[in-house]
Amino acid sequence: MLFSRLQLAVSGEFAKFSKGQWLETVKFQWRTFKDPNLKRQFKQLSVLGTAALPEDKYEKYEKTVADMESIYSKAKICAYNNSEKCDLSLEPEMTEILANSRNEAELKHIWTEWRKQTGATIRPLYNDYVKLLNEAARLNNFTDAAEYWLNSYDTPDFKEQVAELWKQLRPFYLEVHAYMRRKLREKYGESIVSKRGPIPAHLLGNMWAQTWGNIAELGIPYPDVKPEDITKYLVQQKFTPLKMFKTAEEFFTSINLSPMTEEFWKYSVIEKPKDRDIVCHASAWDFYNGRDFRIKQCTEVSEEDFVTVHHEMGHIEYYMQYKDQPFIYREGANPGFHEAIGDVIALSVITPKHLSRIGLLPNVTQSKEADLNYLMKVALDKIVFLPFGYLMDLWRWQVFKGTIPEKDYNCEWWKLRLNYQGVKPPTVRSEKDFDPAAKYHIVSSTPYIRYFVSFILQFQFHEALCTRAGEFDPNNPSEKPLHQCDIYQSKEAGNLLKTVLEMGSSKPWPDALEVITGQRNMDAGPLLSYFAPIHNWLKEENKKSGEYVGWESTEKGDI
Ligand SMILES: O=C(CCC(O)(O)[C@H](Cc1ccccc1)NC(=O)c1ccccc1)N[C@@H](Cc1ccccc1)C(=O)O
Ligand SMILES: [Zn+2]
Repeated sequence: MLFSRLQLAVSGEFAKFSKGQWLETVKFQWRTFKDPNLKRQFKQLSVLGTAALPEDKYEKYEKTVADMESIYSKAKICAYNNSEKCDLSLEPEMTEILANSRNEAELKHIWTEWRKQTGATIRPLYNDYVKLLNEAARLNNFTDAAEYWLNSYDTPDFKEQVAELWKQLRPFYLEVHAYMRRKLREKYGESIVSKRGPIPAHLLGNMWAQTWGNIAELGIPYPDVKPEDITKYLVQQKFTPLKMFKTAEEFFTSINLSPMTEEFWKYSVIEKPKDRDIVCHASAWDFYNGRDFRIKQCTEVSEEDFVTVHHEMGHIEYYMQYKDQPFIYREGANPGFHEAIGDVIALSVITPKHLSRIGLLPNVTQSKEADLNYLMKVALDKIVFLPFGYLMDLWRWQVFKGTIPEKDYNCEWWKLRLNYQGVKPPTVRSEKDFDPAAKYHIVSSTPYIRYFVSFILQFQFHEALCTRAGEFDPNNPSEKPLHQCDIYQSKEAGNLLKTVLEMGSSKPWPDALEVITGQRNMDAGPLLSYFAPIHNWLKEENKKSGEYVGWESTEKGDI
């Protein structure tokens, strides 16, 4: 517990410092300032955050979040059918089983035991946390914590914009959901996967059913043109976590972005330590001295973790590009920007063209079938994620506003999971459970709508950078399809991206978006055109098979 006492002491010190700074700024009538830059800096400085709490409540807040995160990070369960082996952690053991096991009973065991370890114990802490975070929000002149979190987008109709984007993308998600439900029914049988109901959440290759890429082989459109499994090649070529990081770094430098610093290689933690429990959820850290940037990731040699390495390194690149901005501007243009950078690079890296170019795949067969197989795999990670990325904060905004009372936390969670994702729990749930706490961002108080925003923006960025790299022509999209674009070694694309990264949060995010794409709003267009071939194929396929598109909310025999 020494570490957490240290952590509490440091955050207390930082809170005192930032409150001092804040008291300085509120002395000024900054709203009347003429200089837009000075006004913007004071506006951002005027939001103090949780440090606005009185010292005793601030410490209670920090301790509550630290305790929730500690329970989550230390939770272990016993293996299926082996009550002797009880040292399974979320990473790597449970994650690996959810990804690779096709034993329904084992999947149900892991899914349920994890929630047993992270639900009931965290639930009372969460209730305290909500009260304290709302109190902090009010001290910052927000009505509640939902408005405080939404302030990061500084966009009056932001919630409406997100709802509109989901409305445009939901029909595509329904086609993917219907198609995968049929494939899962063929695999596990109708007693487990019904014809017209929601999909049981434990069968989808991921602890939260947020991405389904790990069960891509169950839904591959043309199995005889089976794409190679990258993990197999990473292992075969004896990739280590370090080599995964070096390979990712080389992509960023190939487009004229910065190499990782000496401190980065010296201080990052890229493998799970054997001797102590750490928070394994990946993260990227800025030490605000222009040199010390670090990633903490319990990296396994797998395709999924190779993509995550790029995601985390995207954060580091952003840190490095805006390091000379005033302190208050060393952030993303909005939180969705920060989450999108690494994923944009990964959209080029995961193309068969790029993977074979760097020797991670044998030279690939170009064909319509191979293309559709690839697009299905990417859709299972990108389209599938959207409803989850949305509902996480739909639930929390309502909890912060009090529209979801404490007594209904779990029931309302599963209503959202049913309504947006069309998934259901494999075992009966009650208000003794607290399933939102099974997800890291809930226990660590990390907002989540940033990832929904990122998944829209990253396709707008991808289209713009691919155009700049000459890898895509918006006037002739069929000649070079966007999903085959690889911006590797394009300094033009990298320099365009760099201009936005250097800006940090010095300008409103529509200005930053306009620099890259020429547009000032989030737009589902590039995402829909990237996936158009597989979207059409799925509509045809579901019509041919007569699969019911959508799901019924109550099933015969279900509660
Ligand atoms: O959580 C992550 C990756 C970790 C992170 O890089 O977003 C990390 C989360 C975190 C960790 C500790 C404290 C706060 C947030 N975020 C950062 O490291 C970060 C956040 C803001 C600025 C710079 C870095 N991804 C999400 C969503 C996602 C993204 C991409 C693909 C799949 C899924 C998830 O796994 O559910
Ligand atoms: Zn991130």
